[in-house]
Amino acid sequence: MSTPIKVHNPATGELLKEVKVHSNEEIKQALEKGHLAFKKWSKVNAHTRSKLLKDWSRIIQKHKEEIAKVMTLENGKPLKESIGEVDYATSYIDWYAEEATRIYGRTIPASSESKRIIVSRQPIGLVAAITPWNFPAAMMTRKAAPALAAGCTFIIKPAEETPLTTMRLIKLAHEVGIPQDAIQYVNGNGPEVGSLFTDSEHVRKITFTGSTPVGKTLIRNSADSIKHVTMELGGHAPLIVAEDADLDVAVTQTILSKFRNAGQTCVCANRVLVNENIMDAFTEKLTKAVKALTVGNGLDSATDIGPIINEKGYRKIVGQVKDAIDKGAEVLAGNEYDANEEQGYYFVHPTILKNVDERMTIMEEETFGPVLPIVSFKEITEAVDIANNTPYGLAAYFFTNDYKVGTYLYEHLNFGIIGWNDGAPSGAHVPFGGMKESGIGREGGSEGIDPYLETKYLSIGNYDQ
Ligand SMILES: NC(=O)c1ccc[n+]([C@@H]2O[C@H](COP(=O)([O-])OP(=O)(O)OC[C@H]3O[C@@H](n4cnc5c(N)ncnc54)[C@H](O)[C@@H]3O)[C@@H](O)[C@H]2O)c1
Ligand SMILES: O=C[C@H](O)CS(=O)(=O)O
Repeated sequence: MSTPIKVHNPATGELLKEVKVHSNEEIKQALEKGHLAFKKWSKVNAHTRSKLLKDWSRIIQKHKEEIAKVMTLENGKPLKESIGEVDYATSYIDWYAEEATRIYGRTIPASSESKRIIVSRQPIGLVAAITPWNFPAAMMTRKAAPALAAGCTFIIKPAEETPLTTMRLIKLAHEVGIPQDAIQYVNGNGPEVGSLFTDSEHVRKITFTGSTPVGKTLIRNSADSIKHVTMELGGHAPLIVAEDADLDVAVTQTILSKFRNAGQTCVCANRVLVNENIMDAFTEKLTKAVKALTVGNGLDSATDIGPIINEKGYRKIVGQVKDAIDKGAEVLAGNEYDANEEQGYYFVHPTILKNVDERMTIMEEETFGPVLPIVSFKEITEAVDIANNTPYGLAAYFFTNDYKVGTYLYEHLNFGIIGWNDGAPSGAHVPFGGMKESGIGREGGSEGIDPYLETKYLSIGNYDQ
């Protein structure tokens, strides 16, 4: 009997629940069940799948407060953010409930009178998902909804830190009539379950959201059986403040981008690049606003910044800040910590570092915490070079009211998601995803169902015989 997963409250360190770990045999059985269920689920008509997804969204909304509280307890994010995430999660279900009935094919004019050509799309099969702890509801529905809408069956391993939210959502899916074998969860150790997923002959697609190194492992291990892969990986978002920027907008949106989920999101601004002529005005406004943020337990309605998910994440953040200061960075706010290793909670106060340069680790390693390094630049072309100087390509932001500057930046920044005077560009209606080592594929929007479909065509010969 494997050791249960101990789910803790990152704000207090208290043990919330012990969760059963599935054995390898149980996981293999679940994979076979999902594979066998595909034959039936894929033949359920699209309008019925659509209705079931709408019912799933409605029952999640009915239990929104309960789910949000569970999310805050196991993830630590402020309750107001958890409530927002439940809405975000159901928006993906709502979107793909509609897309289920819009999986169109087409006909193609044949090369001769005696032929007819028909193109159609069909679900690829059993989809295996692995998700991170930072958005335990939305990262799951962003995969499950298009998969089910397309007619695929679905199995997921949530993060060991936050399994409770995902488990609850799947139980609600079963409550509305989505078959038990059409959507399943298993709990266990990432590498072990990952190998079972990639080694399984029943799995036709791996969809992963998490760190780039793990994504590379999954891609590599999927090669032997040529599994489809969607990878939503790490990021290191630049945020550029041009000389003509509206500084109030830039400050508000920088805070929105940086400090959501205590800076533990893949699209958080990780580097702020500011034109040297407005550096003082911008940093003065930003510092004042950041110092007004409240750090605390996510269940407290006053809290803006919750805890860091675990000691590993905390040590990484503290190390980056120390490295930057040792190499000459100036602290404008923060560099304060409330941590208790014995109790098991780790808070980092929102931190702003000025005079940062490319020698510092924070300029190349994803921070995943509430720390904002500020770099100055002279010309916008220099800002683009600094921004693009990363193996990542997920999100980037810029603030300008000059359409020539904005157009130049949009066209020259190599990132999949770009916010122009917008620090929160995500949504179910847009194709979310990254370039380079930030991933493969897109989730959300009309593009987001394509990774769950195979295209085939029929050529009818001798039609006029
Ligand atoms: N692009 C996106 O949409 C997105 C969203 C959220 C998080 N992320 C990225 O995820 C990272 C932080 O999340 P994290 O710490 O949970 O990431 P992580 O990669 O450590 O873990 C993510 C998931 O992968 C599992 N896992 C760990 N090692 C594995 C392995 N060898 N094989 C298979 N599965 C394995 C974990 O159990 C967890 O469920 C950051 O890099 C962040 O940028 C990206
Ligand atoms: O952390 C990753 C999430 O995908 C960020 S967002 O909530 O989708 O913007």
